[in-house]
Amino acid sequence: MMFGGINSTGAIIDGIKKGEANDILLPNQKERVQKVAVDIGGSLAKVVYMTSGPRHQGGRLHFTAFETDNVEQCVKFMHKLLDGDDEREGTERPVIMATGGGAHRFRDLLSSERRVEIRVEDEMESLTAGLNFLIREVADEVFTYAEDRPMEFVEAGAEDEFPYMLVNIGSGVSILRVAGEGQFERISGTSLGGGTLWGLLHLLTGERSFDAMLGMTKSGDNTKVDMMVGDIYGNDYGKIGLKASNIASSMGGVYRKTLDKQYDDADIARSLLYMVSNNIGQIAYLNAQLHGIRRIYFGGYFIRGHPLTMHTLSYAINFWSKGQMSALFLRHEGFLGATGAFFKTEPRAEAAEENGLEVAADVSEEEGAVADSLGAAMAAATTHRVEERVAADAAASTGGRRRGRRGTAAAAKTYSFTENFSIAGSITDAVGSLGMLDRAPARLMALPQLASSAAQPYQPDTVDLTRAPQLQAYWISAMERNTHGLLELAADGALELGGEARLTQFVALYLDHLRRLRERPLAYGAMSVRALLGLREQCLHEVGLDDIFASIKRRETDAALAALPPLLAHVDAISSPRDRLRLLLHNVLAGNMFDWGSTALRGALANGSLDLERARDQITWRDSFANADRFLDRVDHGPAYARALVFVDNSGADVCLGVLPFARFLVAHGTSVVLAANSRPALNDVTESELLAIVRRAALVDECIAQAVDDGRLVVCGTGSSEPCLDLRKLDERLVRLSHGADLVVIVGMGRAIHSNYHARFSCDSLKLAVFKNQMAADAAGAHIYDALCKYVPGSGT
Ligand SMILES: Nc1ncnc2c1ncn2[C@@H]1O[C@H](COP(=O)(O)OP(=O)(O)O)[C@@H](O)[C@H]1O
Ligand SMILES: CC(C)(COP(=O)(O)O)[C@@H](O)C(=O)NCCC(=O)O
Ligand SMILES: [Mn+2]
Repeated sequence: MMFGGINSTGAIIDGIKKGEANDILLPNQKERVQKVAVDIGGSLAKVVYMTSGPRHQGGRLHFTAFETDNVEQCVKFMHKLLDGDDEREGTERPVIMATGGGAHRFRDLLSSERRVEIRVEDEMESLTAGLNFLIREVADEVFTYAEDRPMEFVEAGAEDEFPYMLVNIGSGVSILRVAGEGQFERISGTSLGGGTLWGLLHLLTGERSFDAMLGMTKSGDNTKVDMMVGDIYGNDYGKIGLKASNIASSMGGVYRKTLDKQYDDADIARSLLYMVSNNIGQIAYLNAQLHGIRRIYFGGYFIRGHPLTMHTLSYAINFWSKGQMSALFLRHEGFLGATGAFFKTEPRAEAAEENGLEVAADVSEEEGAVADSLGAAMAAATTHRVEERVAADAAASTGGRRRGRRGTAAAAKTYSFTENFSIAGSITDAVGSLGMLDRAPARLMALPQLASSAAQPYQPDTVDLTRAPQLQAYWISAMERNTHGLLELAADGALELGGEARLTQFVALYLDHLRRLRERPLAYGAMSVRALLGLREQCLHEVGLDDIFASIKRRETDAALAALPPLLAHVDAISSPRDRLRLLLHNVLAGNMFDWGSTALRGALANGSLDLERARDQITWRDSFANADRFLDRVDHGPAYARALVFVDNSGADVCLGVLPFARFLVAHGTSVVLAANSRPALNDVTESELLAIVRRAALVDECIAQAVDDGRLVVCGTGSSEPCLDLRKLDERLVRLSHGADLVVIVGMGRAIHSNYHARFSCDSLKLAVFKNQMAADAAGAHIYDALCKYVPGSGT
């Protein structure tokens, strides 16, 4: 389908925006478009823009938001996006499609760049157009929420699509009845909306960040400030269907003298979230009743994929309709208006389409990269928070259902994201994104090369701590120690925290989990090193610490890339391919010593006393030597591998000086290589987006890498994971697609090849490369600390 000059056929949600997530891919959109859409509301300005893919292989829609208070920044950002193309001959003026109240209020500001044309679109029209577009064109956009099935996708049935109701929860709430394309009526609304929650919570708690408020709701107990039915009746009031646990009066419990006026911010936050959401849910239900409507969509930035909010709205609809209706949610719920404005069909574009003309130009991917470098003054900080577990459950509950309307090969991966743009690195005045279902792939799949049988099923974890009380105690203590090490790094100013409060919150949260696990080891299910490490990442994400190693990673990567050309020259000067490969393997292992997650090594890394050479000397080969030789024999004498799938580990020396030169060797010997990196940050592991940039930079200094990238023989893909370990049953489906035909699987790092996958077997050849950097992990494998793991196993063929 064409909308506003854009081909939306086959639109899918994708996790890779320059390696990052949650954009919508438009694979059939061949031309670039030079327009940006913005919906400036009372609280937030939401921006939608498109970049074109590499070699114009389709478009990519991006979604980002700014506080309306910072509208100047937002406008600057949009103008920058539209920079650069106006000099091209014959191109039209770039356009900002603007909607929302701010399109009028900030008209002069928007028009401050004369070369940019401003088109103001009606807000409600944009909202419904955006919703219609997302429902119809984007696969796996709409879902229902229940605690046990947090993301059940809903197929858009053509017949019963209309009429539906949209409850848009922004600063205030608008309720629209939508009868068809462009046919809608605002049937109701309420002034008790998102702005109410934001404002009241600010008054009551002093907090100003909405994300922090949502964060608080998680630990709060509303019964401390609400008056419950049980407080009044002492029990259920079953006769009229009220349970003791129902809220009788929001905030009504505050007056009780027993509380002694000791109120906790978190309790207040939770109570008010319930109050606002329940109220909206009830008004929504009543309107649906009144207008005989069964489909209720909830939109607006207020929702943010926040489980508690969705639970409350769902519960309210379910409760009042006695199970007859359910609330429908959207993965781009905050961007309905901006999306509608973006796809607004302009007469000019339509005419061009009809004439078979190309619609004029665009925002290129490079220009999209202004997001990373908005002049010298602007620093970009992307905050993504992930609730992996919710997403994993969501993936499990969707069970591979797929929407194939209009023949679209549909796949969904991520939830909405927001990028923070802030002056001089401060993030306090920018919008964060707490979307709890954030950026998690909806479809996670097993690696096809995993050899798993009923007798020997695949189990990612090497040691099941559940059955080993002593090991349990050791690893819990190790994690505590390790976390205190992080605090020392933080005290040295080495970590990216954006405020101390978050670090304190994180430490309290994680240590509290560890305490609970010490008391009740099975509280969260089976315990493993992988789970403990993963839990730490979740806690970091939960308080908004998305990438505390960002600056360390950048610094180490810059240093490593500077050392790459001489290293490659040195490798190339070795005449025997076998000796060359041996050195390359040794470098992969040495690179793996650059592990900021290791208590043993962190000190040396922090004081800069470790370099690749020294790391190489520190490693002991022992029986890995013989194993490496077997791999060298295979490469020497066997046919070239067709395709290698390499699970990479750390940024800096590990990936730049270890893995990349090794991958270069493989591609030079006729193997195509897929580098699989974490989709989102964990410790100092390189992420997909970082790795893409690294490969691009390496291609600038090395012809072999440049050629391989150009020919598609060296590609980067996200694993779907954001943990230091790896569960090979849960890989991003794009990676699984790319792994078809792989006859060599390489796994790098202690997290991925020792704590997990140490016993994993594959139908094709596999190579595990890591260093034992922890005494207990070494002991468990009968190894010594700093022993190399170089485990080559020919494929089992099963
Ligand atoms: N990071 C955030 N910053 C501010 N408000 C947020 C944030 N995330 C969610 N919200 C909620 O979203 C509301 C704004 O929703 P939105 O749909 O953008 O409305 P509007 O168009 O009126 O600005 C806020 O009032 C607040 O309740
Ligand atoms: C988190 C890690 C698995 C990362 O190692 P990598 O995968 O990068 O080789 C490792 O640093 C680790 O196990 N750390 C925890 C134990 C310790 O404190 O050393
Ligand atoms: Mn790592």
